[in-house]
Amino acid sequence: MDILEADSIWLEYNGRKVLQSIYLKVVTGKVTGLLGRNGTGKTSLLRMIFGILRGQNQSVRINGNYISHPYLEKNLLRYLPQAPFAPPGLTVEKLCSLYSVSFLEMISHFPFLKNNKKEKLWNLSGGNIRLVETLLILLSPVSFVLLDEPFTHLDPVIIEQLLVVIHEQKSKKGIILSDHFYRHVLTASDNVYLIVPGGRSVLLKDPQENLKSFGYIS
Ligand SMILES: Nc1ncnc2c1ncn2[C@@H]1O[C@H](COP(=O)(O)OP(=O)(O)OP(=O)(O)O)[C@@H](O)[C@H]1O
Repeated sequence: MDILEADSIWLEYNGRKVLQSIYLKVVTGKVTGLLGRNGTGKTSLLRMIFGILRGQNQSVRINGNYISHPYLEKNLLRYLPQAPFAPPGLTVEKLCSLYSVSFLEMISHFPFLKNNKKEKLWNLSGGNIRLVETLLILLSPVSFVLLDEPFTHLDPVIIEQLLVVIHEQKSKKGIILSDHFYRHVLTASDNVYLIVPGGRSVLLKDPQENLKSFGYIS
């Protein structure tokens, strides 16, 4: 089992405090949910864990060892950002090879993508582009994946199937899952953190009840 911890995270933008007193832990074999209202700093936190955003302070550790730039470590972690990231002029087949993902595995979960093997990414529908990008990250041969809003743009049936893939993939990796479809996050997650105003992280003991008391849901 591998453990990823994000600790002592402190982030200010132009002197405005966004994150402070954050602790988050994810272990291989589990899904860790990350919730918070708009603008509480979830994306910033994921980017700091990945290592592409530096705050005033941060400690990201793997099995207790500090890692300064996690994204540079081979086979350690990958990050699904909110915005499109894959070169759209490449075919789905080529992208799979670039990310060391098996196209056959991809279509075993989503058979309708079979016809898109030789298609350039920009020829797919917006939802299917998002799905392929999500699968490139989720099926990657790494220990941890960070998913920022994987359910946005996807129709309900695809989301249901994606939840199955997330469940299957957690046997091989640790997954941080952040999305505003909070019910799906609760369903998929073994534990859930909420970022509350003031930039603190709270590990939820009774998610439904805690989400209400912190004003995340009414
Ligand atoms: N580069 C930046 N410069 C200044 N402020 C920023 C920058 N990036 C983000 N922010 C601000 O930091 C806060 C946290 O943003 P972030 O995108 O991390 O939140 P979030 O929880 O992911 O939001 P959402 O749920 O709306 O996607 C917001 O108030 C945002 O406006």
